[in-house]
Amino acid sequence: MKTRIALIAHDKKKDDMIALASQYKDFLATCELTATGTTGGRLVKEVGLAVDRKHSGPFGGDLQIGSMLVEGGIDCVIFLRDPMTPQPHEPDINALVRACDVHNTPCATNVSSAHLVLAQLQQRAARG
Ligand SMILES: O=C(CO)COP(=O)(O)O
Repeated sequence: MKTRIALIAHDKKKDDMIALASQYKDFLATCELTATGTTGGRLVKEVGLAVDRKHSGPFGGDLQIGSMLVEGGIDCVIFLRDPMTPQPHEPDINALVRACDVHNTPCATNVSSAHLVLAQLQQRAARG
């Protein structure tokens, strides 16, 4: 079964997400990817990945991904949050991260932890 990964980035972290996804592009292309609207749009356009795009974060995208996760449809979340900018949908963000904790789903919220998680998943996929 393909690894199901959610990719989400706040505006000031979107360039980091594009760089990260470009670095792991070959591996990510073998995965089933879901993203919030704007992040997904950039991943499609700038990295060339196939992504199932949900609503934009402030319009419920984090909640849609949280719901998928609760239903068992997401294996790992890469969520590059911006800790320096208040977000109008903070409760949705907290709900998604909480759902990851409740369901013991890996959730990388910064670039270094995203590297660790993606490198590990990539290695695991290579071993078969
Ligand atoms: O706000 C977000 C996550 O909380 C991200 O949403 P977008 O990818 O639509 O910008």
